[in-house]
Amino acid sequence: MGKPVDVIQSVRLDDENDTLILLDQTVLPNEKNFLHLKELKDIWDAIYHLKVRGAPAIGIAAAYGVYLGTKQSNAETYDDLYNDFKKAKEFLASSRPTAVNLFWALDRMEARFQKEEDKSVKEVISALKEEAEKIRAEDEEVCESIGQHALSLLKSGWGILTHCNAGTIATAKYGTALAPIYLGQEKGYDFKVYADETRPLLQGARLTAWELKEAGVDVTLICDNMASIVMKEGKIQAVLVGCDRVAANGDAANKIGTSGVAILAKHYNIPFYVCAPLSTVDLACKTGDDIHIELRPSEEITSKWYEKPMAPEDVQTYNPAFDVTDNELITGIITENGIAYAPFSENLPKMFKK
Ligand SMILES: CSC[C@@H](O)[C@@H](O)C(=O)COP(=O)(O)O
Repeated sequence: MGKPVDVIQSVRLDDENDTLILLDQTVLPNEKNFLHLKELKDIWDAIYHLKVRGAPAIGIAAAYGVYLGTKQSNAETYDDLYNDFKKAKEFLASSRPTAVNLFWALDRMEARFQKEEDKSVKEVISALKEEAEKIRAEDEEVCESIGQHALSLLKSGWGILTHCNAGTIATAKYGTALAPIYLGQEKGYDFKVYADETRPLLQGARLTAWELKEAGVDVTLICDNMASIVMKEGKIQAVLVGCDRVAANGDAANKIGTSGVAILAKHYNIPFYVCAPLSTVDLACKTGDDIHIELRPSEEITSKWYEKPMAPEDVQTYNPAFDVTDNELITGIITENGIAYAPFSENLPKMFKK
């Protein structure tokens, strides 16, 4: 048996001061800095600038955000409070478009608001707090279940490739794609994880390599363009990635570069699994073509990581933050309720019914 993994909590509410505490993911791995936020605009900014990032963590932050924003209202009636709630919700919903967990969490907060119709302003606000706490707590359980289902597919000693960061800091605890690694480690499994650096924002290098190393997991950092060689050399037995939105047909949007990894995995006959809580599955999106892909500023490509420009001044850029992996490249979609296999349009809805 290995030792229980002591994972960091990257998003939580400080109950005493009613403040959202976020581990600032933009300064990792150089600084471990916790932000203490109360203001709606600061929470919006934290989501937009990826201080909090990863689909489930964004959802949790938005749930706390809409609670804290509504709490600042001066409304004295349910209806006036609802108007302020809706403004806060709409504002937070404008922060990032791709991860459906953001909208899922905000809709769930609204459903809770509506359920409290006969209650006082104070009671509604306390119900919102309770709901946000529930969303966070449930995510811990969901991630653990995903980890257990995923672990049943893996063998100790395997090499696992992952892209971006779908780890503890992208969720309430354990992560999604990294959950089986942590749970396996607790059972004494010996995985060799290969982390793609994940250009342009380096979530793989700065976050995945950091959190796995902190937890004592055997992790090797590679540049994105090295995924093919490690597969060809037989170092990878499975690919595990997280996800920002799964369409009804199983097409899955995740960090830019993921679909390229899936194409390589198919070529080398390596199973490619997408780990996705059901809060990431959006049956209202028929296919990946319906998923809104976030475009981000040029500086992330041209000047972010060096003092000197990394590209000619004013060069044209194209910086999509996500891509969609076609369902036929996906071996299975691992949810908290089990593993969905093709045909996904038939099998994904069944996951909600368990
Ligand atoms: C469990 S997190 C899954 C995804 O959200 C993750 O893989 C990802 O693509 C995150 O993108 P980011 O832009 O860093 O928020």
